[in-house]
Order: sequence, then structure tokens, then C-alpha cells
Amino acid sequence: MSKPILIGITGGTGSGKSTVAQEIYKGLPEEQICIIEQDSYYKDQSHLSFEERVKTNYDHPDAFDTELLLSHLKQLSDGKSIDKPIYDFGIHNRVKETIKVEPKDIIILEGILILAEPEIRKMLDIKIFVDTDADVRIVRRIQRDIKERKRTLDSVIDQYISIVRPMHLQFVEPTKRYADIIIPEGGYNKVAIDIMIAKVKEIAASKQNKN
Ligand SMILES: Nc1ncnc2c1ncn2[C@@H]1O[C@H](COP(=O)(O)OP(=O)(O)O)[C@@H](O)[C@H]1O
Ligand SMILES: Nc1ccn([C@@H]2O[C@H](COP(=O)(O)O)[C@@H](O)[C@H]2O)c(=O)n1
Repeated sequence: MSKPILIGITGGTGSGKSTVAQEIYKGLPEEQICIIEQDSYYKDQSHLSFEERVKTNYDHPDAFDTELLLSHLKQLSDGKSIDKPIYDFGIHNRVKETIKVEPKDIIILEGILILAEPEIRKMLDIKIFVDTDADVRIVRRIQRDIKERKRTLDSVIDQYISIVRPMHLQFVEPTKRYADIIIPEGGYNKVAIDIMIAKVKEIAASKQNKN
């Protein structure tokens, strides 16, 4: 197997990164593509109490186990499978179980701070920034966090004002400059998704022809 194509998808919380990743995934044969979420690589916090874990800043680059993420990306690039951690937002921690991910020709890496890490940036063949206005993102986040991440309205708003927004301005927004492509509005931007799928298919075909 030749080196996989590594596509990075970033953008602020609620911008539509996961949706864009899913749409690209659905447009390609399942046996060719996998998705790695940076969220899966939040540091293990088993040594902290639940109350302490609630207070952690999850929007700072230091919140992630980037060493493990990089080593997993390298393993996949070398044609080896990985045991991807599973993150539970309800308990603010990894669970004991992992998921086996087999190496594929196309790897999508998605997360808020993937372009903030020079070592990750270097590995990416295509860098995408999903650009969605902050008011839309916070509304989406409120709905999603209450429905899927066991949060209350007050907790989402407090966290957003005190941590998420300032960290976004300091660490996420400046990484837009590293993007090859900026997708406005995210996952339902059909034109952008179709162009991405066509481009990835073209690169995958040209790689296959070279082998
Ligand atoms: N273009 C869109 N229009 C409306 N809702 C969207 C759009 N893109 C994503 N969503 C919804 O917004 C929420 C956050 O999207 P998601 O893709 O998980 O964002 P991210 O991964 O950037 O945090 C999800 O509930 C998703 O269904
Ligand atoms: N225990 C945690 C861990 C992370 N978060 C928030 O998740 C956001 C990143 O995920 P997206 O899917 O929204 O990109 C990030 O902004 C963290 O604040 C959390 O709330 N709790």
C-alpha cells in the first residue's frame, strides 16, 4: 500500500467539521477511507475528579495528547492498524475501550486545533478550514451539547464565554492562514463537498496509476 492521502479538516466548534468529514466519507468507497477525530485524543484525565475535569480548558493545544495522535497517524501511514481512544464528553474523559482502525488510502483528520500543531500540519496533503460565523456556531453548539454531550444551557454558555471564545480567537482562528481551502458554512455546502470528493478521487487514482 502506498502512503495514504491525509486530509485535515478544521474550524471552530460547531462550524460543521464533523459534518464535512462525514459527507466526504460518504462520497468515497468505504474500504478506502477512515476518519480520525482529534477529540478522541483529549488527554487521559483519570487522575482528576469529575469536578476538576469539568474545569479543564479543552480549547487549548495542551489539552490534547498530540504525541499519541502523531504516532497513530504515522502508524496508519506505514500501513499499520491503530487502537483509537474513545472519548466520552459526558464524563470528560477517555473510556477504557478503544476502536481498531485499519490503514486506508485516504485518512480524514478532523478537529479544532489540528492546524495549530506544526508536526500535524506537515503531514497533511490537503488542509481545509470550515468557516462559519460565531453566532451560528454557538447556536449549533448549544443544541448539540444539550442533546448529545449531557450539558445544561447555563454550562454551555459559561464555558463558551470564559474559555471557548477566547481560545478560539487565540488558537483556532489564526490557523485559517494555513488552509488550502476555506469552506463557508460547512456540511451542507454541496458545491464545496462535491469539489473535494472529485479532487480526492483524482489524487487517489493518480497514486494508483503510479504504483
Ligand atoms: N450547514 C449546516 N446547517 C445546519 N446545521 C448544521 C450544518 N452543519 C452542521 N450542522 C449541525 O450543527 C451541529 C454541529 O456540527 P458538527 O459538524 O458536529 O460541527 P463541528 O464538528 O465543527 O463541531 C450538528 O448538530 C450538525 O448537525
Ligand atoms: N470534555 C470536553 C472536551 C471538549 N469539549 C469541547 O469540545 C469542543 C471541540 O469539539 P467540537 O466537536 O465542537 O469541535 C471544544 O470547543 C471543547 O470546548 C468539552 O466541552 N468538554
